[in-house]
Amino acid sequence: MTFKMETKYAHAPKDIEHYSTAEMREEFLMEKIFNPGDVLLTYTMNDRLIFGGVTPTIEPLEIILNSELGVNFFLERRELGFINIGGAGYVTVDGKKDLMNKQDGYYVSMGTQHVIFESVDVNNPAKFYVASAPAHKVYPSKKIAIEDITPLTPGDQEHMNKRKIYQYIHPNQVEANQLQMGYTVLANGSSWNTMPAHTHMRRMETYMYFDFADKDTRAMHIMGTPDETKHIFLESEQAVTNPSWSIHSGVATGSYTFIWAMCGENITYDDMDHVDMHNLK
Ligand SMILES: O=C(O)C(=O)C[C@H](O)C(=O)CO
Ligand SMILES: [Zn+2]
Repeated sequence: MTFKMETKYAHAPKDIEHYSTAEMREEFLMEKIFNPGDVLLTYTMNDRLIFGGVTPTIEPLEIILNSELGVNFFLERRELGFINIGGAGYVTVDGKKDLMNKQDGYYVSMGTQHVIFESVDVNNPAKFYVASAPAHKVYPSKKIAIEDITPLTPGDQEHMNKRKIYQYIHPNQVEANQLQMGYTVLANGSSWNTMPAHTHMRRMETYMYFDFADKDTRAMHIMGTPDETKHIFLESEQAVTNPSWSIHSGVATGSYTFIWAMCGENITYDDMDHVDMHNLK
């Protein structure tokens, strides 16, 4: 079992103006999220979000970050969200065990002492994509199944951006301090997400792309300020961090799904500054 947490630093828009492709990837891309038996996390200095993958096989897995966070237990001063994108699994939250099928999500309150992740079948392990933000108030833990969510349905086929946005950790489902998390599924034949693009200076955001149409599908994630954009090509099950000043939009060579997680100043999903298409450079 490997337990790894990588630190990524925060940047100003000027910093990335002359970054090479390799530097963009080094600074913003999380290349490996799910590896059987491992916990692979990133701690970004952007709003101190911790995100990554927990892939249990024979052994149950738990996130233990006491010394790294200077606390007695991981969620002493944090809240946690996760969504399973793999085979069926179980999660036990301070003794309460729930079955977690693919697309089942969970909000775990600050103060929870133990969150244990397991797979039902070690040959088809659960893949828990996790995101955790600093918190100050206890809100009740809750399992959130995709069937319980009425998705937003933006886009249309003409603009190749028809998709369903499932808001899991959102005031419609659960109260949280600053974490928001959801699952966006592109319709077959649609390839664009989040265009017109937006920023939200009040929140950072990560995108983790997965469930690509086939093994050759690649997603191109676009970030940067609207007038100074950069791109990163991603394989399935890779994630990219977007500072609050950065747009976050993407297109792929086939259909795909992505999980977005964000935290910062507020939990108002619609609090976005949309970019005039004429100002994109
Ligand atoms: O498909 C989309 O568009 C999204 O899912 C957008 C994200 O949810 C987002 O950027 C929220 O701020
Ligand atoms: Zn956004």
